Amino acid sequence: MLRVAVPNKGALAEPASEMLGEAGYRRRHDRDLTVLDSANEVEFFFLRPKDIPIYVGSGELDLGITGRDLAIDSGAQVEEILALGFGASTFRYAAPAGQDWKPADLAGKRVATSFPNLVRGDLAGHGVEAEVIRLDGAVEISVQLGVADAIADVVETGRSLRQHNLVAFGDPICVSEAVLVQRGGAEKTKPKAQLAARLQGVVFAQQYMMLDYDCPRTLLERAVAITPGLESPTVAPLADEDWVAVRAMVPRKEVNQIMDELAEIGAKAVLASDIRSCRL
Ligand SMILES: Nc1ncnc2c1ncn2[C@@H]1O[C@H](COP(=O)(O)OP(=O)(O)OP(=O)(O)O)[C@@H](O)[C@H]1O
Ligand SMILES: O=P(O)(O)OC[C@H]1O[C@H](OP(=O)(O)OP(=O)(O)O)[C@H](O)[C@@H]1O
Ligand SMILES: [Mg+2]
Repeated sequence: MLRVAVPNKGALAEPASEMLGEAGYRRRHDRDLTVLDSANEVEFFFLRPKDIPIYVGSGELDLGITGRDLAIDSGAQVEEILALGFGASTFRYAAPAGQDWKPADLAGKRVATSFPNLVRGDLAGHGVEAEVIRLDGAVEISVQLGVADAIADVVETGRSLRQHNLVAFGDPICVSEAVLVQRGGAEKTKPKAQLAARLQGVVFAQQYMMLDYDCPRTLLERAVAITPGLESPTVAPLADEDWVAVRAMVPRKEVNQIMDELAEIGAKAVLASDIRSCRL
């Protein structure tokens, strides 16, 4: 039985459970701490994302979903086997607006954060000695309350920084997203590889859309250049011999631009649809 840790709270909990459900695993009932999926021979443990690298790094659990930033900060012996494409954030220094801050300016200052190890490591990399103040959350308020001179925190939209008149500075300390981890150096057994492949299928599916459209035969070459698909698009005859139906996967981020280009060259009935899962 494969033992897998899943976030039970916070920004990663819902998308992680949703992705496992899409990948065909049994969904969590209410706030249960464990779910036994005997059909797939997997037991899920719903834990704090911060604790997950510790369980996986110690070998108690085989796999875990957590944030890359949390995995690094934990110092646990884990390695990423798959990036999951949700929970994206950057981890950045920030300080009161009105001054042009650089990481070197943090020397001798107090830096508040919930990720002390990540910050200590980065400060050391910059050769900067600063006092790291460990807080559990709401770190952005610490400067106005006088316990810190600067912070290092998760930035998603940047709204929390703006609300507290803080500006980010320096390169991101970490560019994070949700990741699937295993114990560092552990063997990637068949059950682990299978769960990773199923999740990979959902990650791909979320990054692509399926486009279907009708195209005059004379324009097929131009249309195929716009939607080359993965291998090559499916082209099927239509009842009207002058036309063909084309089907190709396209990157979700580019779908509207691609639809514009197809319409421009004379494609008709351009339909975009979601893909739930796939194996490429
Ligand atoms: N807007 C966000 N706020 C916080 N964490 C985020 C956000 N977007 C992505 N994340 C990622 O989620 C993980 C943090 O989750 P965690 O559950 O520890 O904190 P949280 O979502 O702030 O919940 P809590 O309310 O317990 O503080 C990190 O990997 C972080 O990079
Ligand atoms: O860039 P933004 O979109 O504003 O998102 C980032 C903020 O959101 C999170 O806070 P959360 O609401 O989880 O509260 P917390 O600080 O108590 O964890 C995170 O810790 C930042 O404060
Ligand atoms: Mg938080």
